[in-house]
Amino acid sequence: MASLTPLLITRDLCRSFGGLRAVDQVDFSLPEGETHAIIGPNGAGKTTFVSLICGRVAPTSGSVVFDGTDISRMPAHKRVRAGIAYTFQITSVFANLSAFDNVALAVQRRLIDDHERGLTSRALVEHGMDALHKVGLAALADKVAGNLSYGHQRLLEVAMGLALKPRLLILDEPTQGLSDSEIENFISLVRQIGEEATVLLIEHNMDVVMALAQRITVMEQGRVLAQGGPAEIRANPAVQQAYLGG
Ligand SMILES: Nc1ncnc2c1ncn2[C@@H]1O[C@H](COP(=O)(O)OP(=O)(O)OP(=O)(O)O)[C@@H](O)[C@H]1O
Repeated sequence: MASLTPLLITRDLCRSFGGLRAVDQVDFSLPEGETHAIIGPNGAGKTTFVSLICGRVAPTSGSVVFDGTDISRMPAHKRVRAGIAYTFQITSVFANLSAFDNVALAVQRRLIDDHERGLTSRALVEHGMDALHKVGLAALADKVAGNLSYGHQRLLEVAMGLALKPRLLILDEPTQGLSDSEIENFISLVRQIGEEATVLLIEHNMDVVMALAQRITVMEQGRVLAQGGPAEIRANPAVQQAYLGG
């Protein structure tokens, strides 16, 4: 059940690069438990917006509030500890380590942060394999991550995010590079994740968006063009003109 207090709020959030307003006065509110998609044409500001939320990019002005705390100036690693995990378009797996070792690093970080001392290797294996199972990569646990297909590396990143047991999981174009059958599995995976965490998803594949999102935000030129449920967004004339090619 989504609670009434939003987990995440942005107020008048702005980020400029030189003269370009990549994110421009965005007011946004995400209730806990929601799976929310951000769509919009290339260069609309989607990645910059989620980068402001997870702390990879600092705002020019405005604020980000997570679980009632203003995190606008909090460094990215502290936001991870606060419960915000993310995967980005460019994979950031450790290419020389095995798939398992990649998730084990994330598990270790969480358990140490939780002050769970005396972390046993058995607990590490259990938690790590659990995350790999969820994304369907358990059979590839021993494979060197850099040798996995691009799509599998993306899934491994999702597993690393899941291993952090986040309250908010941000996924930036997670289905890019996945085959049709992998996309089907991915939809089930995100549904499952959505039972436990709030999900913010940047996605170009509209079938994935419509299958998963409870609400959708459409961005254009750094601004919010429209927001609503899937049916509402599909029917919105401005959205159709700007994005859906209708
Ligand atoms: N570090 C940066 N320096 C300069 N300009 C940037 C930087 N990051 C983003 N931009 C510019 O800001 C605008 C928004 O980019 P952003 O990547 O946020 O868009 P997007 O909606 O995620 O696009 P895509 O769907 O192609 O990923 C673009 O014009 C981009 O060129």
